Amino acid sequence: MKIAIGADHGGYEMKEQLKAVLVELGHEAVDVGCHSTASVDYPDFAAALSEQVVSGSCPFGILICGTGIGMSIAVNRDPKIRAALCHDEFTARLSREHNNANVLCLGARVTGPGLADAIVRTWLNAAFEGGRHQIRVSKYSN
Ligand SMILES: O=C(CO)[C@H](O)[C@H](O)[C@H](O)COP(=O)(O)O
Repeated sequence: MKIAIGADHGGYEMKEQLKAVLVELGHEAVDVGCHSTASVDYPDFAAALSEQVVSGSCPFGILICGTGIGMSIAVNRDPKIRAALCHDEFTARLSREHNNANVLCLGARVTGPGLADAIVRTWLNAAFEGGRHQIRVSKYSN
């Protein structure tokens, strides 16, 4: 599966780490930047990733900034995006099962590399349950 991944300078190193996880799991990582730890503006990368997901080119995306907050606020402006900022495996799983999240946001200055690895694996392994959750998700998402 093609999975878009993007970060600002605060998330660059974690993006590189997680790209390797995606490849290990058999996915294609579509890297929308940034490409170094030089200071950049996170909304630019949120927009680039949103384009990949909204166009259907990548069904899922992962965004990383310092806290994950800026990325999640920016990318959730599109009604086709359901981005979840997750700090643990439980919320990562539920963001798929109940919210049908199509973008996972992480804070590299909040979440350590081992936990981020586990969150990504859990998130990709979980499936939307539909049913009553579909009714609810349809009330705020296209
Ligand atoms: O956490 C963030 C916004 O929610 C962003 O990741 C930025 O990484 C953060 O604001 C960057 O701060 P910096 O002092 O410019 O490195």
